[in-house]
Amino acid sequence: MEFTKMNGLGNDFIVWYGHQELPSDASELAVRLCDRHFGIGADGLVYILPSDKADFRMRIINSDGSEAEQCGNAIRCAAKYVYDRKHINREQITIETLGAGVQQVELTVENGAVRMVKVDMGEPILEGLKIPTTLDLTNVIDEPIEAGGSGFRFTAVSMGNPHCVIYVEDAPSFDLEAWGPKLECHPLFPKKTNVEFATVRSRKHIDMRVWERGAGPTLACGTGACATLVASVLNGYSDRRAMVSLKGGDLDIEWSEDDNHIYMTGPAEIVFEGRI
Ligand SMILES: N[C@H](CCC[C@H](N)C(=O)O)C(=O)O
Repeated sequence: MEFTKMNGLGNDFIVWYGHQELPSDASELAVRLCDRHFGIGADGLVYILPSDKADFRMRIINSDGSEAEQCGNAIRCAAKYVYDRKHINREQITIETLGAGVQQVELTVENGAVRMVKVDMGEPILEGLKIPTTLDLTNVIDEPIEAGGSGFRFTAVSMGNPHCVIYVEDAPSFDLEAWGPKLECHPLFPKKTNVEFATVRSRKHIDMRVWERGAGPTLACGTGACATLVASVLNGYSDRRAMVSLKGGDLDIEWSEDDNHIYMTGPAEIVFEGRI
């Protein structure tokens, strides 16, 4: 099988093109191939498939074998892949996702290769994050949560996939490994959750580190950056457009007042082609 190794700000993927459908062994394959010692090494597998609703369809499998509804860094990689490999020659394309509908993607091309990708990530989902406890996650803003004997306050935002945003003193030095797993699997989140630890530097700049559902600590999370911007606006900490700085680099995130959509702009990179 031939694959392409790509990343979005260091959130890295093994990208497959040519399948008609998601293979039945995708989950097992993800666990084996994402292993950074016994496999290729990646945060997940990305399958670019045909679609009857959009130009392409994308499915994303985390390194633990679980499938996610959406992935911001992966959709930028998929868009770059299909343009650079000449499967499409337009700079405006559409990609169907499992849990966030069909997304509009705008490519910035230089010398025949995609340099930047702007994705309409759709509307944030703030309602109906129902959970089987007393706390209805509808419009969950600045709510208390207990984990491992410590208390945090969090804001829940869905981008198709679940996010729990927590504000801390200094995100880059926060002990992600200590708290990420406890919150990822907290009983409050029936489908588990991605966990973002954020520090607001100004109304136009937020530092964020992420513990991803099904993948652990990654260098960047596109949907997480979108969720962090939304939470920061809801809590009155930031403007509706800000730079979200992750360990792997920066994303430009805007929550449009005109259409309530979230726009994410960032790079995507092809590292190598491989065969396994
Ligand atoms: N681990 C995530 C999927 C990947 C999201 C992230 N890599 C992004 O760029 O949005 C989840 O299970 O919801």
